[in-house]
Amino acid sequence: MEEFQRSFSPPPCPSTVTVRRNPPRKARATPYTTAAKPPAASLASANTHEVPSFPIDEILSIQIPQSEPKPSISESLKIFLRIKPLKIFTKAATTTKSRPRNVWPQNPSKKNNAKESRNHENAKKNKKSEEACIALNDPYSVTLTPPQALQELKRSKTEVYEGFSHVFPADCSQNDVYDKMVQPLLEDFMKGKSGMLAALGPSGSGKTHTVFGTPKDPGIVPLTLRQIFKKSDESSPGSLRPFYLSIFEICSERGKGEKAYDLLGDGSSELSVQQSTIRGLREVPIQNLEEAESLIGQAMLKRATATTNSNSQSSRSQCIINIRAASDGVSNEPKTQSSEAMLTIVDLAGAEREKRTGNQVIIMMYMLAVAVGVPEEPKEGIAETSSKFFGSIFLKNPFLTRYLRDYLEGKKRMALILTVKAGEEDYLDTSYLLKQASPYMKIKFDNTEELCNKRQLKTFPRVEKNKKIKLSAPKTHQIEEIVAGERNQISQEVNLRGKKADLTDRSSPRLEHVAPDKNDREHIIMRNFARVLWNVLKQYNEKLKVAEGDICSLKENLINEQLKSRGLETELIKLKSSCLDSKSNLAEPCIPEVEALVHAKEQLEVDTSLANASNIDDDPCNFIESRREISTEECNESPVPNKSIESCLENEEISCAEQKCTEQSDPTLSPEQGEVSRINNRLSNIQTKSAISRRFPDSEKQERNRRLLPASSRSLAEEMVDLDIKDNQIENLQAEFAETCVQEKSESTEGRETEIPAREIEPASTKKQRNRQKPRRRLQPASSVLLTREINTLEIEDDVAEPKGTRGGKKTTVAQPRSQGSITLLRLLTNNLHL
Ligand SMILES: Nc1ncnc2c1ncn2[C@@H]1O[C@H](COP(=O)(O)OP(=O)(O)OP(=O)(O)O)[C@@H](O)[C@H]1O
Repeated sequence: MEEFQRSFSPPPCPSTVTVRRNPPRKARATPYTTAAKPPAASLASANTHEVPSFPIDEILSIQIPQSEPKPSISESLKIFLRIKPLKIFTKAATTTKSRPRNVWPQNPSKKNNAKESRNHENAKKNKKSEEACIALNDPYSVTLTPPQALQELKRSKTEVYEGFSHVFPADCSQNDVYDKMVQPLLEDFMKGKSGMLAALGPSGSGKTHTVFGTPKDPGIVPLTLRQIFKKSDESSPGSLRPFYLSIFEICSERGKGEKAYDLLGDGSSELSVQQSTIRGLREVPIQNLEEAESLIGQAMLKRATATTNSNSQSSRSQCIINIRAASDGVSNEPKTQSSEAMLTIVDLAGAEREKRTGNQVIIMMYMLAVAVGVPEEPKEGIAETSSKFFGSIFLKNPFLTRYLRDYLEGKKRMALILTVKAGEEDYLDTSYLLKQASPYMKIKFDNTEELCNKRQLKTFPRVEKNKKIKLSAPKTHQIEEIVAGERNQISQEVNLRGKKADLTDRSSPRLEHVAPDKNDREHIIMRNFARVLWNVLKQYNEKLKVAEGDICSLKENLINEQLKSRGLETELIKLKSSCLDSKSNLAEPCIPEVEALVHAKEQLEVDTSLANASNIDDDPCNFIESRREISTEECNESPVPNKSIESCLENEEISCAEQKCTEQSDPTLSPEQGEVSRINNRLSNIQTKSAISRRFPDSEKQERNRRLLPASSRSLAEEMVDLDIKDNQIENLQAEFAETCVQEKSESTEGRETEIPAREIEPASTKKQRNRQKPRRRLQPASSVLLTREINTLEIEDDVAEPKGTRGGKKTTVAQPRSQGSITLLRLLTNNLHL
């Protein structure tokens, strides 16, 4: 090894060296340098002893100055929450309450009433104050519940805030706060790392109590001082490491801007800030705890306070306490950054209203934004940097901002403690404070009022950006990780909210449910209306079916009637043809007779319908009576005088009608006899016809037939034509049976004649009554109806011609000879028809 070193040892330096001062050129190699650069192999072999050794030890021994490791965000910023207890019992309060002011004797009843009312009011107050708006979920989250009145007004809804470094409940002690919040900072401070503590919150929420406390319940500052001197004694007993204390306040005077005053100075000495250094600030060295506590006491006495609605001793300024740990000066260690450290504790001024509390929070947010949002080594000044974020906020608080520059830039550790009151009446202040701080916490809103978010976004335009940064996650160490994690969380939250929104959209018939009731009501109404409409339509449908059935039956009736009419028409045609072929003496009246038959057919239809309507009785006599009225009308309409009609009357006609009446009224009559009587009727008709033809000349006969013959008489002509067609055999039989019939009837004529007057005596009303009492009637055959009509016509003519006195008497003035039976029948029939 030694040989190796010797061989690589450098050659001895020459005695003289030429140095050129001109700009460098490409100089030729000097003989030395040329000679001094031997080939590696020869060099290694020849001059191994001249090569110097590699200075590895020197290299390893060199200490490279390393940059100070920068604290992670989770270490540099922590946010705590402390809830002030609802009830605070103080001796003073109890003594003042117990002491009566009025010593005058009082009316016992009034006294009792006053006592009751006082108790009632106290109970009310206690009840009101007992209701808390904020509740602890776990050491890292709280739930904020609005008062009932606001819930009813739907102004606010329950909110959950989580992501705090720690939440101190109302029953926590000052030591708890110190242990969790101050202790880590103090340890760093004792190691030479600076840090800051700040308390902020609405007026009377316990900022000053948390920071300073009371002699019996000391706060952060006294506890920190105790710990500092305790640790100093433990680590190096008897060592005199100097600590300095400086306290000053920044007052925001209206119209005058910020002014700083030294609270440990001799008087009202105003301070000025240059960068982060305050000129004129007195630093008082503290040797022990007592000195420090007395100085703090002095400063507190000088601090500007005022009585507010929330606090009788409300702090009206930002109070800043600096504890500086200087190097001891005894040790020979070089003065490094670790030896010099500053611990700053800030008690911000209380704000009476939420807006002013908001200003506090704005400052805090500014701090946080700068701490996490700006580059670690900002090239711009604090003013420019801060103006990017909050512009006017910096202008409003330039003193504080400049002083807290290092903390704001994230170079030093910082912890914030939010103090809130738990009462319902403090809900708005508490809600506002937490909302302002929410961008720096992982906050889940159960049901957040949209209005609040809008206001928040409007006030702080950078909130959205800062929201993406998770500051209090315990396991995150790098900003990138935090940002990435926050992005993920935000995306998840967005997804969840989207799902929630979908759900609410689906259930919106709740919206869909301001409506829901209205929609249901409308639906029910429409459904009932549809049911009613359906029932009405069904009823109409049934009625329509019934009407259709009626129409069908009517159509059938119509078809039947048409068939009948066609049959009658064919019969008429036959009659016409037969009339043309008949004898000449009978041919004359055929044409008018055919006309009469057509008319009779029409009349028959009318009669049929009338008979159906009035339910005519079976009794043919009654039928004749009923028909008589109609015939009377027809006769009255006739222009022919009654006398001429009377002359037309023939006993045979009437007797024929009477015979028919007798025939039908006699139930004992055999069918053969009935047939014979029908034939007789026809025969008598023929006789009547021939009598008429005899009575009038031919010229007149036609005229009369045209003018005077009623429809029924025309049908009689039809009957006559029928009879012409009959053969002789039937005529003989008819004659025989007619004779016997007439004989039999003539025997009973006497009795009938005696009965007729009795019937005539009856008054018309009685007759009508009797007629009405007759229950049933039956439609007569067409021939009988025609016959009856004819008889009626004739009879009426007879009535007009004859005097009334002879109505019941026998008709002796007969132009032609007729049989006895015919005469009797005619008389009977005439009498009956006159009823
Ligand atoms: N956690 C607590 N426990 C007991 N008492 C408390 C607590 N917090 C506050 N108090 C009491 O409430 C009163 C008001 O507290 P403090 O002065 O600290 O409020 P503040 O926030 O500083 O108000 P300001 O901003 O107006 O100065 C004091 O009497 C204090 O003793």
